[in-house]
Parts: sequence; C-alpha cells; structure tokens
Amino acid sequence: TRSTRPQRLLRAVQQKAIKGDPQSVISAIDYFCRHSEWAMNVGDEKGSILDSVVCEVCPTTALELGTYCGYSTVRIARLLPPGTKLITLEFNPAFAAVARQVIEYAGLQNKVCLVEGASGDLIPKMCQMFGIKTFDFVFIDHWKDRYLPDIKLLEECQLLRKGSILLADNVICPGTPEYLEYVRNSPHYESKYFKSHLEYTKVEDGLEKSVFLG
Ligand SMILES: CCCNc1ncnc2c1ncn2[C@@H]1O[C@H](/C=C/CNC(=O)c2cc(-c3ccc(F)cc3)cc(O)c2O)[C@@H](O)[C@H]1O
Ligand SMILES: [Mg+2]
Repeated sequence: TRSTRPQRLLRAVQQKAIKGDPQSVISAIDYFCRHSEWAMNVGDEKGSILDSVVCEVCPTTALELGTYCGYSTVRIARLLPPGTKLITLEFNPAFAAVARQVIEYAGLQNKVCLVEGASGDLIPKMCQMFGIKTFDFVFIDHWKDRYLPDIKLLEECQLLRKGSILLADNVICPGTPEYLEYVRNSPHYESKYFKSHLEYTKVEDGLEKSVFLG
C-alpha cells in the first residue's frame, strides 16, 4: 500500500538529516514541505517566533497539544535545558509512531515524553502521571475547535499558574475564533498576536501568546 505523507516526511529526515542534530532534522522537514509535499508543521517562519518565546520563558515544565510528526516537538525540546521535560499529546497512533522516530532521530528522546491519547482524557491525568503541578509553557496546535475547551480544562485542573504562557498556532488560518475571543477578552489573560504566514506559504497566519494572570 502507498506510504502516508508522515511516512514520506520521516524518510526525508532519515535520508537528509544528521542523526543527533536537531537543526538538521528541522531543515530536512522544512525542505521536504517546501519542495516536495506541504504538511501542517508550524514551519520555519512561525517556528522562529516559537523559538523566541520558548527561549524567553525558559520553561521547566512544557506541554504540547498535537504532536503530528514531531516538528514543533523538536523545535521546542532542542531549546530546553537538561532536566526539563516536554510532554506532547497525540491521539493518532500512526502520527505518534512517526513522531517518535523523528524525535529519536534528533536525539531528543530524553527530553520528550510523547503520550498517545486525547488531550481531553490526558490533561486531567498530568498530575498523577508526571507529578506535574503546573505548566510554564503550553504550545497549542491540535484540532482548532479544541483549543478553547482544552485551555478551560487546563484552568479547571489548576495546571496553569500566574505567568504560565500559552502559545497557539493558526489563530488566523485555519482560525480559532472562539479561542481568540476568549483569551483576548478574559480578565484572566493578557494576549498578544504575532503576525506571520501559514507555513510554507504567503497566506497570513499568526501565533497568539497569552499569559495566564491567575
Ligand atoms: C480529541 C481531539 C482533541 N484532542 C487531541 N488530542 C491529541 N491529539 C490531537 C487532538 N486533536 C488533534 N490531535 C492531533 O493533532 C494534530 C492535528 C492538528 C490539526 N492542525 C490543523 O488542522 C492545521 C491545519 C492547517 C491548514 C491550514 C490551511 C489549509 F489550507 C490546510 C491546513 C495548518 C496548521 O498549522 C494546522 O495545525 C494531529 O496530529 C492530530 O492527530
Ligand atoms: Mg498548526
């Protein structure tokens, strides 16, 4: 049977990147998506905004919703100091299998914990599974209609603290109108929009950075 796009993306990493070199894995995926097949990775332009926010926050605990092929997982994990963990949630087993291999190729398996399952089921288990009290940083890039319910769940589970940073992809394209309305109007958040472009295209998109105020 035909390979899937994530499998072809993984093959491009294995053929073009250097094992243990996260930057070469990132470049191989960006090259594949620009010159072979578009894929819904955050990409290089929004990715450098992601990098700067991660470096500014220096999180000790980080969560990613929607691993897909592990591109943003590698971008985030490569910037984390030793001893910190990025927990990434992915409910599609085929995507999770590809992501594990991408993360391992980058040599970042010790900084990442990929948990297979739905965010709605797993978020309430973060404390019992990992002893996590609160997350310093959350990157949101899963199904767009799940952004809002999942941050409300993070609030309910008391997994956010004063100063926790949420960074959401695709707030323009495909768009997350309910999420934007909430974080921009809620007294519990201070929000800022980072204008950019949809990965590998000239279409406008951007990232919304929201600080939880408690
Ligand atoms: C139970 C569902 C909610 N909980 C969930 N828990 C764990 N993982 C979940 C997940 N939802 C979705 N996922 C996973 O996240 C990923 C989903 C990402 C959805 N992303 C998009 O749709 C997207 C789409 C575009 C896009 C933009 C323009 C266009 F023309 C076509 C596509 C661009 C992006 O950057 C995107 O992120 C998959 O790997 C999926 O299996
Ligand atoms: Mg996205």
